[in-house]
Amino acid sequence: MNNIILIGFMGSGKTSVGRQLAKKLQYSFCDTDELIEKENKTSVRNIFSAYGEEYFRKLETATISDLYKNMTRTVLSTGGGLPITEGNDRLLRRLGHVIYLKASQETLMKRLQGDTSRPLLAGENVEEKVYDLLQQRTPIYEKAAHFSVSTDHKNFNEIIDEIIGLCNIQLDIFCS
Ligand SMILES: Nc1ncnc2c1ncn2[C@@H]1O[C@H](COP(=O)(O)OP(=O)(O)OP(=O)(O)O)[C@@H](O)[C@H]1O
Ligand SMILES: O=C(O)C1=C[C@@H](O)[C@@H](O)[C@H](O)C1
Ligand SMILES: [Mg+2]
Repeated sequence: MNNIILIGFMGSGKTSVGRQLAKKLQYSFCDTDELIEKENKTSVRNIFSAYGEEYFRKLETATISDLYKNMTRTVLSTGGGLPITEGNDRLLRRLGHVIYLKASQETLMKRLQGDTSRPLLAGENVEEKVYDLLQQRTPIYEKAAHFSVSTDHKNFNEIIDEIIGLCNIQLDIFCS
């Protein structure tokens, strides 16, 4: 269980917190969206528009199934919708400590302002879309996670230290 898995809504900070957390722990870092983009040589947005959401969800499940073989000392950031697919919560929990990065609607709206890379938030009524998805997904994130960390009004270092504390990881001061 020496891996850390970050789950949560789009804009909760999984990718940015995950990258910095891995650096601090001297762990490897992976992000499921980035792995899928690399493997398919195109963006998540293009995969959604060319093949649809269902196809993308299959790629997500295949990606985390593959990681089980040899993932160690790794921070894995996930796509915001990955825990929604049935069975993925179990796959994530067998990989390591699953941390739910929580954020309020207000915080998410600020962080996602002007974003064009997230297909589920494209077009009009972004606030309504975020509200509806957040209602649907919050109980799923809560059930999938071992621990939750609120990210509202916290900087990256505060969030990272909280995660390290929850996972009970001893930092080797000689390595940092
Ligand atoms: N605690 C924070 N304080 C300030 N800005 C933040 C914080 N967390 C994330 N952000 C900013 O919010 C934006 C979205 O963050 P990020 O891409 O890491 O989200 P994500 O959870 O990976 O989203 P997705 O599910 O779409 O991959 C980025 O611009 C990031 O810098
Ligand atoms: O919340 C979601 O469903 C998504 C989040 C992103 O990380 C990407 O995986 C994609 O834009 C879908
Ligand atoms: Mg991300």
